[in-house]
Amino acid sequence: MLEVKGLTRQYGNFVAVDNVEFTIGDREIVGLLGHNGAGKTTIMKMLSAYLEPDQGQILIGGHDLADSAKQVQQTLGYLPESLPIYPELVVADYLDYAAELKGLAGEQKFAEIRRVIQATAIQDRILAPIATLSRGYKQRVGVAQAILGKPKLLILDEPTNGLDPAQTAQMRKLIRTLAGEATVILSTHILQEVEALCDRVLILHGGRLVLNEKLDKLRHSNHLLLVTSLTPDAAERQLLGINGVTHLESLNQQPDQHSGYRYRLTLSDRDSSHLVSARLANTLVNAGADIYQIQPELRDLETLFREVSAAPQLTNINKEELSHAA
Ligand SMILES: Nc1ncnc2c1ncn2[C@@H]1O[C@H](COP(=O)(O)OP(=O)(O)OP(=O)(O)O)[C@@H](O)[C@H]1O
Repeated sequence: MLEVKGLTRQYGNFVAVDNVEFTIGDREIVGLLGHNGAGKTTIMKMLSAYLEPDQGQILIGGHDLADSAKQVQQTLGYLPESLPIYPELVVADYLDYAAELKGLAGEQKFAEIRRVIQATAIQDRILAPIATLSRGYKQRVGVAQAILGKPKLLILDEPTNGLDPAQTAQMRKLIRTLAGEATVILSTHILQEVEALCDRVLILHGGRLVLNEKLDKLRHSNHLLLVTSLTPDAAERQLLGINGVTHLESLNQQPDQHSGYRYRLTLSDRDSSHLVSARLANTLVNAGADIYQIQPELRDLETLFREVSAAPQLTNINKEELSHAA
């Protein structure tokens, strides 16, 4: 659905987006995550053809955005970070105007306006001037204009920005519903937003893409945690020879009072953790050791975000993650 190659944008001498590349498949919900100033809005604006890249290419549904910006713009839905909403217009007139910009006319236009009003639950405020709406309602009006014409690609810049917890929950529910019909890319600096909504996360740091990974894969690292009665010396001898184990780290030199020695094993391939766990159990049983625990080490997005945000260059983790990216 969306392919981005070598995307770069400078403001004067300052590089805001630096050689960013990613691909998003049909009906994925992808979160673009980064600190303030990481380059999220600049990317969103380029994806929606409101800003031209200095370098790089954006393909939407196979069409190059540079060749047909106006047509492609009509086929996507964009919720900008700051809504270009006209305060004096009433909601219905604003949606009518937005529908015409999307090339809708006649009965089809009215049917679409009715549909988006219902989808975003703004029926009771359609005759209100936009200036009188609460932040949550304004955001919903912004989403309503974005989904006019049933776009196959929705670009949502900080969709829950400024919403209270109840409005945030409503907005997330709405995004989930929309994602059934469209590919969604949303930007945020809220980690929980990504965890609650997204299939995949792209993390930006200083304009560079430092991570591109599916969330379920992200949670599984390529490490196993082991607690056993096997002493560190014996563990070095016995466990490093197991097929698929590349590194062994001893987490305590003395056994804990109520358990044994704790180890962290690095695997050559994280997808083989079940297989390696079975080999590990077998080896330990044959060595006559007690096994107290074998489990994959799970990571959370917050830890990972801290790691990649602390290191401007791609770390080993990032390189590994990127190589696993679908
Ligand atoms: N028009 C502009 N002129 C100069 N610098 C700009 C302009 N727009 C953005 N920048 C700079 O480019 C960098 C990226 O900005 P951008 O708005 O894309 O970040 P962001 O990740 O969306 O941040 P936020 O979460 O605060 O919205 C920032 O350092 C910002 O100050």
